[in-house]
Amino acid sequence: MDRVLIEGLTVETVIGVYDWERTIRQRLELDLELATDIRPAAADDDLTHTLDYAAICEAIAGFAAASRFGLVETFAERLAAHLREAFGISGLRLTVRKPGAVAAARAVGVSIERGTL
Ligand SMILES: Nc1nc2c(c(=O)[nH]1)N=C([C@H](O)[C@@H](O)CO)CN2
Repeated sequence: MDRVLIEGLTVETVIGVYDWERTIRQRLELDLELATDIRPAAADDDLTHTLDYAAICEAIAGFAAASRFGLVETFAERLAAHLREAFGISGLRLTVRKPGAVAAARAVGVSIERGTL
């Protein structure tokens, strides 16, 4: 299956399990691989026949702005379900990184695959 890619997307959200984290917004960095057949869009050179990565980035920013999860696991799982439902995505790989959460690490986070890639 072909994929539409989104790499290094940054969003701001309330995320974290500790009290001090509930009062601030922190940056998450996202990578996505979205399964789709790109041939119909390529054949007609038509954006409406593929997954619009700009529209998906906007949807992700809106989701993050409205969410207040504790765990990055929950953020990833709920975002994956939301994107699959909203855009009819058959399968995706989603990596969510939380830079700065652990001082000695460049980033920590999770990576999930849902559906058929
Ligand atoms: N597997 C996880 N471990 C931890 C998480 C998390 O979301 N998933 N979160 C924290 C804290 O919120 C941390 O990021 C604060 O620095 C700790 N471990």
